[in-house]
Amino acid sequence: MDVGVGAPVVSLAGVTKRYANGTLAVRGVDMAIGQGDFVSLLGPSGCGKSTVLRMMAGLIPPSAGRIEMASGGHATGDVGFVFQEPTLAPWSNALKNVMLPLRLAGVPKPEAEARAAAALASVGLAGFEKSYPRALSGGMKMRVSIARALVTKPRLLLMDEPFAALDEITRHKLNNDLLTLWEAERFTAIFVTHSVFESVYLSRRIVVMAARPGRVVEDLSVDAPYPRGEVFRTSAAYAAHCRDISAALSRAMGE
Ligand SMILES: Nc1ncnc2c1ncn2[C@@H]1O[C@H](COP(=O)(O)OP(=O)(O)OP(=O)(O)O)[C@@H](O)[C@H]1O
Repeated sequence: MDVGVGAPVVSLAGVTKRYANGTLAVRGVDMAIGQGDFVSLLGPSGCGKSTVLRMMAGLIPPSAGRIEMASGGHATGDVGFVFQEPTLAPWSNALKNVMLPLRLAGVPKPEAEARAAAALASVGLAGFEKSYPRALSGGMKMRVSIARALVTKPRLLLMDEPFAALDEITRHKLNNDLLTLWEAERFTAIFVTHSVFESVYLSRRIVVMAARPGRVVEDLSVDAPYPRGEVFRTSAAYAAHCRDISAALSRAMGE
């Protein structure tokens, strides 16, 4: 499939973040993410991956530098966010959890229900609308969380280590399903991970970061076609990309 990348949806210029306690989380980050791309931010713990993502989401402001969104703001529906924890409301069923962003945006209930049901179906959870989070597995809860992030049809989907807590088989399945959704819905994906294997499997582009202070050290592309599947995961090309990205990560950790 054609995964050409368009004009930037988000760009950072000279972005620095110092937290109130004095920690310099990231310094001088320049990055532009093109429409339709799938980009991973990869780096050791503490290199500022989550900080960059939270600034892109508008959850925290930069201390210096500029962040520009193509839409000119963080309008509701333009950015979806998936955290490492599914962060579902335990007192609401799956459908109500997914409806929440629509209800907050003032979408009438019948329409919100229909759109939430469609979003649940798109992540393989048709039939689980009435299930409460406690009755769902970790992987299913993460699927609900992804449905909730996508129900508003955001242009940009930000994910902060969404699958880190899942077992490997579930993780592989969610990786595949995420790519299927990305190919179908054409949102721009920015994915934070510690995993070389996951970043290579998913991404067209991998931004490698180093710590103390957090900064971008390498920007690499994974030029393998989509759709990707088990054939790619077991290919020599995948292994070669993993070796290259591992080496880049080692350099980042050595710096
Ligand atoms: N709210 C905060 N207040 C103060 N310091 C913070 C805050 N959030 C993060 N930090 C610090 O900023 C630095 C970057 O943190 P961040 O969570 O962005 O890194 P990360 O690469 O996402 O790490 P991890 O992979 O462990 O999640 C770290 O030193 C962290 O301790």
